Amino acid sequence: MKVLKNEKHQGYSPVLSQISDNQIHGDYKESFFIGIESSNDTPFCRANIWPNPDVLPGWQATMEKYHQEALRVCKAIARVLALALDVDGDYFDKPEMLGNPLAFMRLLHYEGMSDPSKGIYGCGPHSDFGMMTLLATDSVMGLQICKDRDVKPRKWEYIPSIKGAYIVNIGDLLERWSNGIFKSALHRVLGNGQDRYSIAFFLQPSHDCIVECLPTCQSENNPPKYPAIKCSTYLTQRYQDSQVDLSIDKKQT
Ligand SMILES: O=C(O)CCC(=O)C(=O)O
Ligand SMILES: [Fe+2]
Repeated sequence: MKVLKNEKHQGYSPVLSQISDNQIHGDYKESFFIGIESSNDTPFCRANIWPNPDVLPGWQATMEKYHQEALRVCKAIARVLALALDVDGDYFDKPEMLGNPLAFMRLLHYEGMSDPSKGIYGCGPHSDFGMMTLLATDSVMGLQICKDRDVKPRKWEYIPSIKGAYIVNIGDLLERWSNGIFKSALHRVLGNGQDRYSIAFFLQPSHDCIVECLPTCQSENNPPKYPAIKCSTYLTQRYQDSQVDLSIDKKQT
């Protein structure tokens, strides 16, 4: 499986290779990451790594179709969010916003038993970095959210999966855009010993998009809470913080 991973974390990532905010151990999950297909090696874009079609015939085409359809769903949701924030429905539809979105998907498999008191998680507490995440899960319970991260001790609630429905997470960049009107939910995954599978589709704006408080979300009494930031600058930092140093693993490959 090691051949299926590159330096940009595309392809396969083994158990314990990713770490969430303020966590000591890596996550008890393995994943397969599919990014934006690109022949030039630009930040966040690179040729994807695909399993040999002789081993998994048709898999690449199925994943590419899923990526395309999930992006379509996210863009439709972005229209609803724009209207809710009192800007034009196509506000986020501009080339500099979602024209060339950094849309990534991660196929996830969790295993083992979590123990939050020891910092052992399927996926440690975190918020998603981007604009929104479409989450498809199987029926094995595991995902929890914390509605108010500032209340201690934190209260965690399970989110049941609904057959045929997506879970939509608000991400940190949308919280910044909306000046905190939409809150990016802190969430985590607990393993209960059963195998659990999910697909996360992360929608981030275009590489050079400047994410700054929308005009309708600020006033004299409610100034912007976050400074404007370029999408790529923000994501670079967040991705670096979330990868365990795999230098030992790298030396072996
Ligand atoms: O698998 C899940 O239910 C959640 C996954 C998740 O939060 C993530 O990958 O960011
Ligand atoms: Fe997440």
